Amino acid sequence: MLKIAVPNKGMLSEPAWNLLKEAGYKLRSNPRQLVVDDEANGIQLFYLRPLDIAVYVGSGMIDIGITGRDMLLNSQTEAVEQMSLGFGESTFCFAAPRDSDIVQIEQLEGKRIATSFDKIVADFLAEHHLNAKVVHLDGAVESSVQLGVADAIADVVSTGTTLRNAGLRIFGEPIVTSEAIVIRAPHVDEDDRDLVVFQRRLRGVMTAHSYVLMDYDIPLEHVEEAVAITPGFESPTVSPLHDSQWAAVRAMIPKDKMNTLMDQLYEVGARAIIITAIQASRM
Ligand SMILES: Nc1ncnc2c1ncn2[C@@H]1O[C@H](COP(=O)(O)OP(=O)(O)OP(=O)(O)O)[C@@H](O)[C@H]1O
Ligand SMILES: O=P(O)(O)OC[C@H]1O[C@H](OP(=O)(O)OP(=O)(O)O)[C@H](O)[C@@H]1O
Ligand SMILES: [Mg+2]
Repeated sequence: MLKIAVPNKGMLSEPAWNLLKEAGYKLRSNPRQLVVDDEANGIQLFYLRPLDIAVYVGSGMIDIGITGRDMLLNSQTEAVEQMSLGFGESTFCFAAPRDSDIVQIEQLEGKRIATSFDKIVADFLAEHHLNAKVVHLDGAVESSVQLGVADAIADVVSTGTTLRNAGLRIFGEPIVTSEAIVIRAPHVDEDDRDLVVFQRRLRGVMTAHSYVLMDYDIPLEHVEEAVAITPGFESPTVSPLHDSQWAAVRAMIPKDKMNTLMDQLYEVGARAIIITAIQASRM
């Protein structure tokens, strides 16, 4: 049975659970359950702390995990990034008080930096030949400067609201650009059949969310122009209509482009353009 780790709490947990559920996997039935045996799908689902997932996967005790790229990079393990999941997007940045004189990374020399991600910060400092003291905190890192234990912080930023509320501002470039990812253990080959099936299922859900099915009728003489606008994945379906001067076309298109594409198709003569949501897919 393939062992898969999923966050039991935190920002990535709910989107990860929803993704697995839509991909047909069995979730836990109560919040105190730690492991789910999903025999029908040949997997065991382990609910673990987000920070620990890369540790289990890196050690090889768990085959696959869902975590954040920042957490993988911080974990000092052998786990390998396999696939991006397109949610949990964040950056990992340095920040200092708005009125502080720290405005560039060179000024971190000799300073105290509070963070929950010690390894990422230590690696960054070493790479930039800076000596600074890393102060480890488990969370709410934004409060550390005000409370006098650090001069600057390095933390996860999404909307920036938490930073602003703490009177901090970002300086320097983001150290890491993160999102939710699938990681695999070192012993799991990237072509491993179980991993490939798992990924295909997740991709199927992601595609069903980001693509829609488009149908339209088009005069025969404009089929080529229209098909160039909606090339689909492999190739669009073109079917004859009862009126032999017209054809019907069906193609998958990116959801965020559907209105632009409908306008373009209308311009080249398409009519009865309709969009249908995709319930599930395997690409
Ligand atoms: N506000 C956010 N928006 C998007 N992603 C975030 C946000 N906060 C954290 N993340 C990402 O979620 C992942 C897990 O972090 P999270 O803060 O949820 O875990 P945690 O700190 O262990 O849990 P908790 O904060 O509940 O103790 C990380 O990869 C991080 O980049
Ligand atoms: O830029 P924002 O949208 O404000 O989000 C960023 C905040 O979200 C996370 O905090 P979390 O709620 O996980 O608390 P924690 O610091 O205790 O981990 C992160 O550590 C930041 O503090
Ligand atoms: Mg957190």
